[in-house]
Amino acid sequence: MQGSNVDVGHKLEAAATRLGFEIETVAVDRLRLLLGLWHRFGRAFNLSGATDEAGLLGHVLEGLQVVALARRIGCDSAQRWLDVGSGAGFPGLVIAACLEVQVTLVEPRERRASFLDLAVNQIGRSDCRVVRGHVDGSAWRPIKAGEALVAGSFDWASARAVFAPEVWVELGKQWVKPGGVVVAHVKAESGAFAGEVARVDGERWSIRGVRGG
Ligand SMILES: C[S@@+](CC[C@H](N)C(=O)[O-])C[C@H]1O[C@@H](n2cnc3c(N)ncnc32)[C@H](O)[C@@H]1O
Repeated sequence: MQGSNVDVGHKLEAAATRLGFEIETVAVDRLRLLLGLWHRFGRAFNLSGATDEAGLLGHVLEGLQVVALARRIGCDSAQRWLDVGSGAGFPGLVIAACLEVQVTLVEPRERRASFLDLAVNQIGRSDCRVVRGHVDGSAWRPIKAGEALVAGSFDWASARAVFAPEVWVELGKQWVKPGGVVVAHVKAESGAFAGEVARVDGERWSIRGVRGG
């Protein structure tokens, strides 16, 4: 990465403060490590458009909005978080770096899933897992036989840039337990969803938490 580690750390801490929470040192260290991995492996693993520091940091800061939302609503280490279509790991890897919830990252594409596996191990989150396949309504279509994923068994569910937000909120409700939270990424000016319990607004994106039935 171009910027110094100190600069990146300060940017992450300042962003968290703006979002209303204090980011732990371990989370800053994990995010620094991830930024290095995205920068180093972005092209080789065909991860996402952004491989420069500013672009990657932008994705991470949007991920911190999700972290802020979860901390505002309340989450703990016994909870399970589903991130559908993780791609390069947004927001799934940012969640795994910052929150002690058990994250399941779903990604059908082989190279992206391999990167996610590598990244989860590098940040020391062996309690998180990566599965390859497609979420199709409440059905799970695994690529590798034997990798199970059960609808209605998660406390949290996120999916960024995979489905239209309205579609995702309805779909995500099938994947969380009663009272679980579906996290939706919408344009800043979008209206509220029925059942919305919290929101964290950024300049371009607004992160919403919608309670499942
Ligand atoms: C546009 S990318 C977004 C990746 C990441 N969430 C982000 O915001 O950078 C969409 C990702 O979702 C995956 N995907 C598409 N349809 C899916 C489905 N039905 N179930 C799981 N993953 C899916 C794709 O392979 C791709 O990596």
